[in-house]
Amino acid sequence: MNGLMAGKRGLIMGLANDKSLAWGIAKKLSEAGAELAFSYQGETMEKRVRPLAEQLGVARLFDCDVSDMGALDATFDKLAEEWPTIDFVVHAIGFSDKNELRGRFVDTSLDNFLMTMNISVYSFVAVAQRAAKMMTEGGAMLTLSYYGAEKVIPHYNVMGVAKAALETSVQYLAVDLGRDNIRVNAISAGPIKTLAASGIGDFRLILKWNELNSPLKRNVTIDDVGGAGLYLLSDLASGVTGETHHVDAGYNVIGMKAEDAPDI
Ligand SMILES: NC(=O)c1ccc[n+]([C@@H]2O[C@H](COP(=O)([O-])OP(=O)(O)OC[C@H]3O[C@@H](n4cnc5c(N)ncnc54)[C@H](O)[C@@H]3O)[C@@H](O)[C@H]2O)c1
Ligand SMILES: Cc1c(CN(C)C(=O)CCc2cnc3c(c2)CCC(=O)N3)oc2ccccc12
Repeated sequence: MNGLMAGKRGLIMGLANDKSLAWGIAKKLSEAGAELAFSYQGETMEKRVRPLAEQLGVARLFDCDVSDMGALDATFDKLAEEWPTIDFVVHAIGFSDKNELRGRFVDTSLDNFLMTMNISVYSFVAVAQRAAKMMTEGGAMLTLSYYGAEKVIPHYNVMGVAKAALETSVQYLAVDLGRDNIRVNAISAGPIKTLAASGIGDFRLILKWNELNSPLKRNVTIDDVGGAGLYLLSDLASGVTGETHHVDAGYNVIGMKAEDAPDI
């Protein structure tokens, strides 16, 4: 317990199971002394989340579908009854119709475009509205993005457009909330085998490609993401806001691998 988060408390949204990026972040925050609350999506998730919450001594659990503004209001109202103020919020939520995360982006439907943007992007803005009202001075928000926001990743499709919107939303929220000294950042994580990833065909190939083509020659883990999340949510990052921080073994910096370059 390095005490970096001693005396701090906050909400982590988007925990599904012990493979979740949210779980990697929750473990590191808890080890650093933070007090946590979890929100999850629906009864099915509750069964998986409760044992994890018990493992970290987390007593506050909220069922919150972030596409339901009433549920968001209820969650933050109930949280405020127990904790008048919070120091951080983690948003680890993204969703699209998996049938449109294959094939071509040009074939994206209006319904799925709107649903994907609502759940994967607007929900972070809606959370920011509610969290900012109960955040201590110096509070911090964190969301999760992916390289598909910056460059085309085959079949990431409308999720890539959503993550681009999410990363720009982080910049606009950082400006609005900076006046209250609330910091807003994103982690752009490399591919990790989670529940959300398990619905994706060829995910093994994506993992292998990243392993072979990243400077560290490995995939990242939820613990890599957790460590960077702890930093961004702690006072160590007191001067960092509006930032999308890559935790991807350096994959995003590669233009061409040296071993692929012709002998020039
Ligand atoms: N796994 C990866 O390769 C990877 C890489 C970079 C970024 N991300 C992002 O990390 C975040 C967490 O995803 P993960 O990979 O840990 O998978 P995950 O399936 O463990 O987490 C996704 C969570 O989103 C929640 N969710 C979906 N729709 C919701 C709704 N309407 N209301 C409330 N919650 C809802 C799910 O319940 C789940 O808990 C997502 O934003 C994802 O886009 C994932
Ligand atoms: C990497 C990578 C991911 C992981 N990642 C970064 C993600 O952000 C997960 C995105 C995602 C969003 N919605 C759903 C699913 C995954 C599958 C299950 C489902 O029903 N809906 O997803 C991909 C989809 C296509 C190509 C690469 C990837």
